[in-house]
Amino acid sequence: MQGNKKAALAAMQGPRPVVLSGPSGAGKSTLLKKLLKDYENIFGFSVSHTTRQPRPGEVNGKDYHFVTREDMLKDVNAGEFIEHAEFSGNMYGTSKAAVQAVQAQNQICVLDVDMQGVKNIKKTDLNPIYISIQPPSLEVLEKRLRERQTETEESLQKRLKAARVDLELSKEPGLFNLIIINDNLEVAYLKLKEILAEEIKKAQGPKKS
Ligand SMILES: Nc1nc2c(ncn2[C@@H]2O[C@H](COP(=O)(O)OP(=O)(O)O)[C@@H](O)[C@H]2O)c(=O)[nH]1
Ligand SMILES: Nc1ncnc2c1ncn2[C@@H]1O[C@H](COP(=O)(O)OP(=O)(O)O)[C@@H](O)[C@H]1O
Repeated sequence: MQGNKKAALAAMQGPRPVVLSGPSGAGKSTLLKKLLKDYENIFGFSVSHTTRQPRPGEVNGKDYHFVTREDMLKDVNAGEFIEHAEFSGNMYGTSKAAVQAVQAQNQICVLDVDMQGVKNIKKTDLNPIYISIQPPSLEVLEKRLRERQTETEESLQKRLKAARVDLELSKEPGLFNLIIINDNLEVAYLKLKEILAEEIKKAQGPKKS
């Protein structure tokens, strides 16, 4: 009975945002891009701000808002961010406008944030589903990061160091609703779709007969 009430309440509340986290190189962007492509009207990406340099192929305003530290600090101090963090020598953050832009389209907002982001979002009233994407091992993670060819040796080492901390912290009970080990990409993607099935159904609305 209690379970039924809880389910009914959840259905009334509409779809929840989704937070994807996990070490750099675990496969968050790859999984996210598949999800956004397969369900383009259902999910919308919260475009973060960052002070890091764009990678080849990254589009300003789509992958990130690429900004200077000076501009970002100004906006952070003006209270325009839900959360922000320093990662591997650069600033990253979720602006209120980024989340509002997705919600204005009636889409489920998907955020890609680091562990500090997870902890800070927990203090807000966003109430998302928290999912950690993890590599099968640190060795595989290093191989994938090297093969991605986006990092210098220095930034790669910083990311690996952060990955070790991330994997330790993610063991905290209750921090994530689900941990997905991204070994085989298709299997990981199926698990992601499975946990989001309820939210997808809510967003699709009642089926017309
Ligand atoms: N806290 C926080 N972390 C973010 C945000 N945007 C991206 N990140 C995280 O910053 C880290 C580095 O991202 P990026 O430079 O794109 O490298 P990648 O994860 O290796 O592709 C990742 O852990 C992201 O999840 C944000 O808005 N807030
Ligand atoms: N399951 C997988 N098997 C093999 N390579 C993968 C898998 N998932 C992602 N990759 C590759 O690993 C690299 C890191 O993935 P990416 O999505 O950029 O990670 P993140 O966004 O978490 O930093 C990319 O080059 C991507 O193509």
